[in-house]
Amino acid sequence: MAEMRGAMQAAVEQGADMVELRLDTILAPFNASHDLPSLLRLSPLPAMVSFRPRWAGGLYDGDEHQRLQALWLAAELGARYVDVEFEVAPNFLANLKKRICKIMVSYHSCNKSLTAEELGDLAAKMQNMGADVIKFVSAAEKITDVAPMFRLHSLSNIPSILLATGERGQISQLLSPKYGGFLTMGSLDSCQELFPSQPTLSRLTKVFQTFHVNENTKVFGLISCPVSHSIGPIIHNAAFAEVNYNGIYVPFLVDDLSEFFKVYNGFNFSGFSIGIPYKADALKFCDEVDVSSQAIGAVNTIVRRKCDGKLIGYNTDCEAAISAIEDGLAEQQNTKTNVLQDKLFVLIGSGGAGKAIAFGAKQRGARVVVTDYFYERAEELANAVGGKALRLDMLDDFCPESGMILANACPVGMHPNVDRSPIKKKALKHYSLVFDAIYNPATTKLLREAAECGAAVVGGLEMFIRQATAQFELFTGNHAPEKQMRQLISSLHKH
Ligand SMILES: O=C1C[C@@](O)(C(=O)O)C[C@@H](O)[C@@H]1O
Repeated sequence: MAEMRGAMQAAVEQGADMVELRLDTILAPFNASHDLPSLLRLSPLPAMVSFRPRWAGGLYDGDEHQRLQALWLAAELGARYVDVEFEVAPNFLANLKKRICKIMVSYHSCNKSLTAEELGDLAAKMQNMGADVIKFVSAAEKITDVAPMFRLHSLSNIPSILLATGERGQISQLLSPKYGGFLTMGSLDSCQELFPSQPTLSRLTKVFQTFHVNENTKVFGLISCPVSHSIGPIIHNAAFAEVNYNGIYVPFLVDDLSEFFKVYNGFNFSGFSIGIPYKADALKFCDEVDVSSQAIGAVNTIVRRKCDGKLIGYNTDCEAAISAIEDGLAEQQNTKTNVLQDKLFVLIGSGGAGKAIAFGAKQRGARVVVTDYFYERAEELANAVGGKALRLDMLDDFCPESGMILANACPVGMHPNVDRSPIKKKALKHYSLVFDAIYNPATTKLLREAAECGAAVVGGLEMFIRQATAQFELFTGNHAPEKQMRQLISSLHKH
C-alpha cells in the first residue's frame, strides 16, 4: 500500500494524466473496505481501478465474489473509472447500485493476437453491455497485428484503449494518440518488471514525446530485426522537436517485410530507415530508387512521396561512411584531396552496409578487397565493384602492402558480443586507418586494438550521425539540426 501511494506520487511528478490502480499487485493482506477509501482519497490524479484475476493475465487468484465486491466499492467511492473484464461485466453492471463512475469493459488475450473480426465483434458486444470505454489487451505476434487495433480506434464511437503487448506491439501505445486512442498506457520505471509490455512513462515523454502526437503527426521509423539496439528513436525524435516538425520516429520490429509494406501502406507512414538485415531486400518494395542506391543494391532510407504516395528509396549510408573515412584519412595525412585514390581498401562484410561502403570506396578510386563469412557473397560484391574477394580465413595473414584501409561492416563485436573482433590484433599493424560501422558500443574491440597498433580509427557513430542527418533531410525537407544531434549523441555516449 505504501509503495502504491509512492508510485501515484511519482506518476503525477512525471506528468501522467491518470493512474491505474491495479489492486491485484498489492500484496496481501489487502482489505478493500479498509484500504480502498484512503487509496482513492490520496490519489493525486483521477484513478482507474482494476483488480485483474489470473485468468485475464493478472495476479489475483482469490475469491471471485470478493474481487467483484472490491470493484463495486471502488465504483461507489468515486473512482473515475472501474475496469471490469468482458466475461464478468454483465453481472457487474446488473448489480452496480449507483452508476457514478465510468465503466471500462476490458478484454484480455494474453497469448494470441485478435483479428479485425474478433475485435469488431467484441467491441460491439462491449458497447451493447453499456461500456463507457472499451479496452483490449492482446499479444502482438507480428507488428502487423497492431493495424486492426488502429482501425478500431477510428471506427469506435466510444473511447477505446488498445494495448498490444510484446516488443512488436509497442507501436500500439506510441501511435495511440494519432489514431484517437483514449489514453496511452505507460509504466513507471519502478513498475517495469510487472508490466514489461508497456513502454515506460519516462520513455513515452522523453524519447517519443507522445504528449505532442496528434492526428496530423507523420509517422517514421526504423524497420529492423533486432531493433531495440538502435539510438535512432532518441536522435530523430529530438531532431523533430528541435525544428518543430510534427513527426514521431518509432521502432518497427519486422519479421516479414512484404507483409509490413502491404499493411502499413497509407500516407500516415511517411518514411522509414532500413536496418539489419533488410537493406538489400527493402529495395524490392520501393516504387522508385535513386541511381546510386540502385547501383549499390541496398537502401537504408525510404520516403513516401507526398504527391502520389509512392515509396522512393535512397542510400545515405554510402556517403556517410565514405566521407567519415575520408575525413579520418585527411586528418591523419594532412591533405584533403583524393585521400582514397589507389588505396587498398579491405572490407569485411557484404550485407547492406557493406555494399554501400564497397560502392563508395570504388567510386573514390580505391582498390577494393571484400571478405565475408560466406565467400560467394564476398565474390559477388567484389565482382560488382571490380574488386577482389578474399577468404575470411586468409584475412589475418593478408598483407600485400602496408598502409591499407580496413572497414568492418559485419556485426561481429556489436552489443552484446562486445568481446569479439572480426580480425586478429596482430594483423592490424598493416592498416593506416580502421573504420567500424558498428556504433554500439561506440568503441569496439576492433577499434581499441587498431588504435593500440597505431592506426587512425573512425567509429560507427560518425557514420550514424551522417546517415541520420541526410535521412532527416529526406524525411522532412528541413535542414537537420546537426549540432544538437551531435551533442545528444555525445551525451548518450558519456552516460
Ligand atoms: O545502419 C544504420 C543504422 C540504423 O539501422 C539504426 O540502427 O538506427 C538506421 C539506418 O538508417 C542506418 O543505415
